[in-house]
Amino acid sequence: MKILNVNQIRELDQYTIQHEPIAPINLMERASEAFADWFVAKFPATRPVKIFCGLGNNGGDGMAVARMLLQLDYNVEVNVVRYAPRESDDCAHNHRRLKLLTNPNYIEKPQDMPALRHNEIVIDAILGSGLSRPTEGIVKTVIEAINRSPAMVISIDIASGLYADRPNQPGDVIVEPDYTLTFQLPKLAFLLPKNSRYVGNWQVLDIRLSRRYIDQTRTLYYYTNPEEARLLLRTRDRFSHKGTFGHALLLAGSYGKIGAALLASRACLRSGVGLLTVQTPRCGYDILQTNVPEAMCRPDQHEHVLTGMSDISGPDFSEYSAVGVGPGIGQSPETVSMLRGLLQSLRKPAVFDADALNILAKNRDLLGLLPERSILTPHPKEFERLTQRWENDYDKLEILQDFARRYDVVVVLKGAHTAIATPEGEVHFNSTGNPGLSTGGTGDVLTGVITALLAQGYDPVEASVLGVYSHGLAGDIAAANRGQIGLTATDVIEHLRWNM
Ligand SMILES: NC(=O)C1=CN([C@@H]2O[C@H](COP(=O)(O)OP(=O)(O)OC[C@H]3O[C@@H](n4cnc5c(N)ncnc54)[C@H](OP(=O)(O)O)[C@@H]3O)[C@@H](O)[C@H]2O)[C@H](O)CC1
Ligand SMILES: [K+]
Repeated sequence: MKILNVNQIRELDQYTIQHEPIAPINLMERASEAFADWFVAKFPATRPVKIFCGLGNNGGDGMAVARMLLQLDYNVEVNVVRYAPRESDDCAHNHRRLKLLTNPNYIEKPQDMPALRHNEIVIDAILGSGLSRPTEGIVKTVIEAINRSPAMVISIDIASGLYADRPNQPGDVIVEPDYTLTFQLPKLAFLLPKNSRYVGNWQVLDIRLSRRYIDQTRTLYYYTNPEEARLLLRTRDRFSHKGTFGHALLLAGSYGKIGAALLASRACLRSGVGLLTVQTPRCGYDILQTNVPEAMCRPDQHEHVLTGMSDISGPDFSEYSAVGVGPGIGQSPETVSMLRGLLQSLRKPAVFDADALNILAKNRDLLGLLPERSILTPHPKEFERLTQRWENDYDKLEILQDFARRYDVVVVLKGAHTAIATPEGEVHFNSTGNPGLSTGGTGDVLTGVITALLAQGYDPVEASVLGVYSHGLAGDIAAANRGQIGLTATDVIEHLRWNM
């Protein structure tokens, strides 16, 4: 799903109005109906509703929603925040229609603000995507009162005061909703970690804006929805054999961290790889052979850390269909040399995770040796070590895109909406996963999953997008079974599903 910026959303609106064609007021009616339908399906008419409307089209949506709910016998009180002398035309139109049904309360000074109680539902339609400056004066006072209140808050399109595609400043006053119901496409702001309290649970409402405009419009930002993930997944030919699905090599583990090698190996095998070889330090050999019988194991010559050398001869690093390196490997000098040797001999994209990334951060000359279109899977701290500190999430995004372009790699920046940056500078945000995944070992699992997909011949961007999606989905299914709190990395492996 594409993510468009505010200017593009405005153009999309206009394009739809001209080409469908539809009158602007009817488009507002359609958007408001979509919101009201969602609302009515979720909340009974017994819950009192207080709607706060501004004077732009977001306010117009709020007034139309108020009319629709009143006609369904909801107990609705409308509050119009009069922060300016004029309303937009469509807002004024809905304002007139509303006044035939009810007398709104007008808020011009702080004393006009009604009390809010905990069983009430606040609908925030003060400001939408037209926000052009920080909230102040009466708008700010109303937002502060809403945020202090115990009522449930639902924002129409976007929380009032939140910019859709650029950073807010630290002191900005912004609605903190429980839900955001947005129109047609997600907004970039929803996907950035620091905004989570200004977004709440968010959902997209389809209001049938022009498909043609969306298809034609260029963007660097995407949100992976279930249909798109499903389309990436390849079906298997009846005549395929294990050779068809590649032979992966995982370089993982060190003394005390053999578990990381086990998790990555099991995840790799559960993600469709044809054959798997794992190289671990000698101390991991028995553990791996006993616990993951499906994998072949190459014991490293070293007892405790990886050196890359083994008494068991096998294919060269470069002969595997994909290599994944990093889970639990530590940063001993021998392992640093191994990584250098690996980078000098690799000719295909590989997956780099965990301490492999920390080694790259400390030995920056190695970054230039990364095979093109390799995949790096840092969490934010690892990414910061590879790059620099950032001022805000937008700054971080730019650093991410620059890094992926500069080194010609795919970067999987892990987090609530994991962001996958491509060498072309595109960013794909993931839609699956939950806080239960913030537990030791889930990163090792992700490395196993992506390495398996790469070994099967998926292109690195596809392997990353599909791998991250499936990993998050497994976390969601596991959390549905046993709750987020008890989730372990092993649960994630056990719940990987490839019949999406
Ligand atoms: N395609 C869609 O998604 C549809 C969206 N709809 C709804 O329309 C809004 C966007 O409407 P718009 O009128 O462009 O914007 P706002 O409602 O946010 O209001 C803009 C006015 O508010 C002024 N403004 C901006 N910032 C502030 C501020 N901090 N304090 C006070 N006033 C502010 C702004 O003034 P300018 O000086 O910048 O011009 C405008 O006067 C969208 O969010 C949806 O809810 C349609 O209903 C259907 C299609
Ligand atoms: K709003």
